[in-house]
Amino acid sequence: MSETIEFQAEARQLLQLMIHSIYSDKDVFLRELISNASDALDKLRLESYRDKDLEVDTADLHIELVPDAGARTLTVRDNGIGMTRDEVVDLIGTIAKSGTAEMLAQLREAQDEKAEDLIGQFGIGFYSSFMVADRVEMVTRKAGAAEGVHWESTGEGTYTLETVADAPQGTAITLHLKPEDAEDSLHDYAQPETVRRIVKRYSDFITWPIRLLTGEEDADTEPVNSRKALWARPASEVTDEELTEFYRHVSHDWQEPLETLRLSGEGTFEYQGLLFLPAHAPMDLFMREARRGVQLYVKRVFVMDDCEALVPEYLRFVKGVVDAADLSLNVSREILQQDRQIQAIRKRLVRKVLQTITALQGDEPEKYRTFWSELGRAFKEGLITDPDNREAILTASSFASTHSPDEETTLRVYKERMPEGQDAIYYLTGSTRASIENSPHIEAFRAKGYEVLLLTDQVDEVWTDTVTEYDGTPLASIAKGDVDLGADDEKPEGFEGLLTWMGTELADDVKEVRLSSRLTTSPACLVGDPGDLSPMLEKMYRAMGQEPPVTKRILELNPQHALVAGLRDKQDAGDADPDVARLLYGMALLAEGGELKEPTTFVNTLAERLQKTL
Ligand SMILES: Nc1ncnc2c1ncn2[C@@H]1O[C@H](COP(=O)(O)OP(=O)(O)OP(=O)(O)O)[C@@H](O)[C@H]1O
Repeated sequence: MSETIEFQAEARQLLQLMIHSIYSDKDVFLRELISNASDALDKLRLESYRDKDLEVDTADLHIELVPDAGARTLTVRDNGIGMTRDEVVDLIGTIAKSGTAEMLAQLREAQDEKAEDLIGQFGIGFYSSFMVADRVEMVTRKAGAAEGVHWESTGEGTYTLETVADAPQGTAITLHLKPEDAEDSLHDYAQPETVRRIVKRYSDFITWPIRLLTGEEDADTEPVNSRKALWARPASEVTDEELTEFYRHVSHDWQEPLETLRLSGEGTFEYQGLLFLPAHAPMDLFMREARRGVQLYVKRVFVMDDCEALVPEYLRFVKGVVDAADLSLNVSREILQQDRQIQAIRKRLVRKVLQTITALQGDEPEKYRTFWSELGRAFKEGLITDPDNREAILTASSFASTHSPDEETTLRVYKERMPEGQDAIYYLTGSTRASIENSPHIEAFRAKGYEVLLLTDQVDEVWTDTVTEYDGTPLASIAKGDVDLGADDEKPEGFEGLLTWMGTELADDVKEVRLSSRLTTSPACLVGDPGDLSPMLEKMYRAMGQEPPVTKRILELNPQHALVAGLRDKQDAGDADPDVARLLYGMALLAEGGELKEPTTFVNTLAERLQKTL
């Protein structure tokens, strides 16, 4: 009995993209199918180690490619783990990948080349079959199951499912090929030579034998691929192309990696690792269910994907393989977290990544900039979560600053530029560069020639709360604490009355009114005490549904400003207008990009005062 089922909406949209193929390099469909087949063989081998009762034949695990010029088909067959009926519906009929909806939305707006890029970052796996085939059949039987399923679709909205009694274990995918179209770089995939060329190019490193069956010499076919585990080969013997293809296999990214890292350990713990930094932020970088971690192998045997225990969350974009010598194949994720060997490798991995990024800063600034603009925001989370490596993470980071409108600076270079007399690294946080640069707090620093870091990422609000120094120099917010810029001028006298009066008038909004040495041209600004939440952080707590304690701020007045001096005289004469105090406060709030609690009252008061000046 055959049933017809509809693809999930997102899956339908992706299939349309494949059928009308926005991707120019069609050959990659084979890489995707072989990659899936290889994963299926890894899973079966592991399952058979773990479940001794599983009745499967693991004697000759392999992948077969069967081109048939007469029928114009290409079949990709593996004797791996296979899928149950429900798995076919879940895994093939729907897309559960996080970031799907977002990517589809971006695709709708994207130009052609941009679309290719997006798809490239997302990876579309099995669906890429529809770039080269107008109909796809799949027969699969899950290891240990009695019956198999036959799946078939033209990719146009629906697929059919049927039970098959005598399916071989594993999965066979048969592509009914579209006509060759060299102009559209659609090659003749029913020709053994075409298939051989693609395997050599894209899948050579796959460790399972890939056999090409041409109908003539079926028995004892030599594998097409050379099957060498790349991480176990000396770096000098591995080409960049091989690394790129391997990266694509482990990361599901279609792009080239930004940088390759090798790890190896001997002695107590023996391990090897081949790791990559991506050139793009993965789609799910900031999603709660983001995938994290590298593949874990034990002596060349695949044990798990996404091994979180090896990679801290802030390095979740690092992809690749770690092959450890002394682990049981049966390890569970929970046990791994506590394993001493895994902890040692993780420590080493983190150090290696940090060193690599720092080296890029100096040696390959262009690459470093790419890394930083794509992944810096996630990376900076480490300043909060990895105190042991804080200094190294700060060294590898860079920040926008008042020194240059477009170049970011490292803290080391910032320190080199610090003029005599400056004894802290100054920063200001806020929502945009423009709002920070124009905020009154910065005036006196600018006048003094002190550079200020302009921090606009949400994560900056959080780490600056905990990190207090870099390389022996304190980090200081210019919107917090009592700034002493070493002004030689005597503290202006005669403002006590004004400050007390304003403090009382504004008691609901501020905890103190005092004179400022931060201001040159603005009349007033708002600052916090060193431990206070910044307004952005308060806003972030609210956005997360939490109600932070109300933090009143401090209003600082510029004694040099005519408005402040004038108000003092009025107050001395017992004739000060409370509205002016409130206007001053409102102006300070607006100047830093803040929001007034009662904008209408502010505007009405302002209009009234303006009227009097006409
Ligand atoms: N040959 C196969 N044997 C067993 N399961 C398979 C096979 N091919 C695909 N699958 C299952 O279907 C799922 C979806 O495959 P698909 O290629 O669409 O995505 P993917 O490999 O998970 O990721 P990507 O799209 O990034 O390649 C796989 O994760 C796997 O569970």
